[in-house]
Amino acid sequence: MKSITVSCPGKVILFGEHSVVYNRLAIVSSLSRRTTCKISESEKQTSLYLPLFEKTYTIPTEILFQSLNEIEQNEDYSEPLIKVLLVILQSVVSKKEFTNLKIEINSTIPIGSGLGSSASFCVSLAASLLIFFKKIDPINNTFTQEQLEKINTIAYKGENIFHGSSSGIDNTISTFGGIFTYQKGKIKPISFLKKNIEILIINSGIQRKTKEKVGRVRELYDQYQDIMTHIFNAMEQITVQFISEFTTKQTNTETNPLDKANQLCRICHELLCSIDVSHPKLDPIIKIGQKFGMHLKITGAGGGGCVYGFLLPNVDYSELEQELKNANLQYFRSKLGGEGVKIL
Ligand SMILES: Nc1ncnc2c1ncn2[C@@H]1O[C@H](COP(=O)(O)OP(=O)(O)O)[C@@H](O)[C@H]1O
Ligand SMILES: C[C@@](O)(CCOP(=O)(O)O)CC(=O)O
Repeated sequence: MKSITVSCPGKVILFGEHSVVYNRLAIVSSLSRRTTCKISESEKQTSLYLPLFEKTYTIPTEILFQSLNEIEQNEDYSEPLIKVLLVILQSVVSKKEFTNLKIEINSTIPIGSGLGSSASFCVSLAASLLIFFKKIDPINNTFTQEQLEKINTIAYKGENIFHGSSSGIDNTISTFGGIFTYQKGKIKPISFLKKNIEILIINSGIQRKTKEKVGRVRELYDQYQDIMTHIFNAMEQITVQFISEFTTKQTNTETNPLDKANQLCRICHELLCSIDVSHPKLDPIIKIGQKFGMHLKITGAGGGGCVYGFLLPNVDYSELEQELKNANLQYFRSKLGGEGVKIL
């Protein structure tokens, strides 16, 4: 039986979440945590199986090819996941060409936590459908640039349903992988950060919806446009400063750019707090980091979710990790960069 499996990464926004929605420069890296989508032919109806939620949706073909307006009236199928499936599927294949499918999407990325689970959902689904219906034909399991762009464009349509109005940064990093700056849909790969930089990611365990946080920032922007403009500009300046710390020739060999990056995390986190995307549960986590000299910052939409900090080489973080364990917090280390979407 015909079947295809594709995987793609989650991401960490190092600097520039939220301000990127307002076209400011951001910097983002892929993570080792990934989402996989397996598609095979089905004799019966089309099903979407989500092991993480232990849930299977069975969806008749006529529903799959309804418009978004029509599906919104239908309580049984109006949730975002189904709308995302509809939009992505309809961008790939016509009703005439369609055959029933068994779709399974699984992930090691914490859901609703700022690490791009929704974008990787969209990218893995878009890529596997495009291959399954022979809309793209990767040679030796390798995507061309054009094929990646096609996957990204379709995934973005789904991500916009999850996020309301998405900058496109999450689906782009999940498609292309690596580390890059991102502004208005344009990416610039960064090579100088690939030197084994490691970060610590801590999950507060507070799940939230990106759409709500992006909406909250929009409210603030509409009320206090001048102030928000300054804050977004400052966030962009942090991205610029971060890049400059790693690219400018160091005169003082004692100064590690990672020390500066650590300080920039502190400033950026405070700016994110000022636009109301923190959560009371993050404060004690930030304090644990500070106790060991690590400034943690929100990554992604905030409102809970994950914070991250830079791990300095030759520093023992076992006490910090022990405190996180004592506080029952999930955490993991990750190197920056890594492969984008790939066929398994
Ligand atoms: N593997 C998955 N299985 C089921 N749903 C998923 C999966 N990955 C993402 N989602 C959907 O994405 C939503 C979270 O998206 P979002 O609020 O953008 O947070 P994140 O920062 O994780 O991308 C979840 O509520 C869920 O509907
Ligand atoms: C807040 C934002 O900048 C990033 C959202 O990331 P996440 O969905 O929390 O992983 C929104 C966007 O860029 O579309």
